[in-house]
Amino acid sequence: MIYTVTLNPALDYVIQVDHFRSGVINRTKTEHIFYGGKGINVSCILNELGCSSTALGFTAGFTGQELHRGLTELGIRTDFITCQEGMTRINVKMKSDEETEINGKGPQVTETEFQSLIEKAKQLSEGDWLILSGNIPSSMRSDAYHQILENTPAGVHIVVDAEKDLLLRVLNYHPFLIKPNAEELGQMFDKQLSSDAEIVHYAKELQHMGARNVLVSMAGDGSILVDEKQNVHKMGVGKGTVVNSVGAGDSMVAGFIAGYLKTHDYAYAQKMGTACGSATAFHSGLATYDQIQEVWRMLP
Ligand SMILES: Nc1ncnc2c1ncn2[C@@H]1O[C@H](COP(=O)(O)OP(=O)(O)O)[C@@H](O)[C@H]1O
Ligand SMILES: O=P(O)(O)OC[C@H]1O[C@](O)(COP(=O)(O)O)[C@@H](O)[C@@H]1O
Repeated sequence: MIYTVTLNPALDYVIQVDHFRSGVINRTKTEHIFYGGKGINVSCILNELGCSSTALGFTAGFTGQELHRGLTELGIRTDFITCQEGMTRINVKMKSDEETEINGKGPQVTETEFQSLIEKAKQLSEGDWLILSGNIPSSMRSDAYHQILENTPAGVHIVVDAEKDLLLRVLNYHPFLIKPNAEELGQMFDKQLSSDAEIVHYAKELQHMGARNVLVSMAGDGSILVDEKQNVHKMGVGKGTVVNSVGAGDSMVAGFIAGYLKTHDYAYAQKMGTACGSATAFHSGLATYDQIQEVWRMLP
């Protein structure tokens, strides 16, 4: 069974405004609501690819109820912990002459509520997959991922898609996959990475620190995978017009896992990750199965 963890899920309110100006009333040209938060995005793409998963995390208030309702309607199993204080956030993503995002704070998670999540982690079994994605909200203890993994039984495949210290702190749990983007990889070593050779070098550093497979995404430039046998795979992207790249990284993680589960082949997994990442970038919202297939067919 695959479990995704989203500590701070969201409703993503994606709007288009012609020539946004601050300090005056602006009107939207289009508006859509998507179910968001990185682990939720992973669950949604896995669902498109026919892999079932359970979305774990914290929700609250009427927005939390809507998230649960919408995901259930999509056929995604959820096992959220409902917080008593606050509400699931609404993240505003505004497309205008520039793209602007305002991400909410999210509910207050108490220690008791956090312990309920730990209890769920303890129930996982050998062979399960646990995907930890995204940042830890400021209202929560900064070692939340560490705590979850400390309580996860041995033999669970761990995937972590998080920034800097959050990721570095959990490498000793030997995650099966980590997926920093090139900028995040550079930040971990206080370097600006400008060549493939540098990316491979620092990806291998992360392997020395405990990671098994390191997939470094580079937006429109594709990705570099250093697999656990230290083979390096470089892959470009599908051709298309970028509409909205929110969730491209999460889509790539989902595609990689689905591809790996199907074939146990790393190059195939990277290609499936690429198809999902690019397909999401080429459409508004996350990609559908058909959109992923379309990109898949054009990849080498
Ligand atoms: N502009 C783009 N054109 C085509 N594919 C893209 C584009 N942006 C992202 N992708 C695909 O999605 C993957 C993940 O995107 P990236 O932006 O690097 O992730 P993140 O959202 O984690 O920063 C890329 O490796 C690529 O395969
Ligand atoms: O937890 P954060 O850092 O506030 O980010 C949450 C946002 O990230 C997303 O999961 C998208 O992430 P990516 O564009 O990095 O794939 C949105 O759905 C959500 O609004």
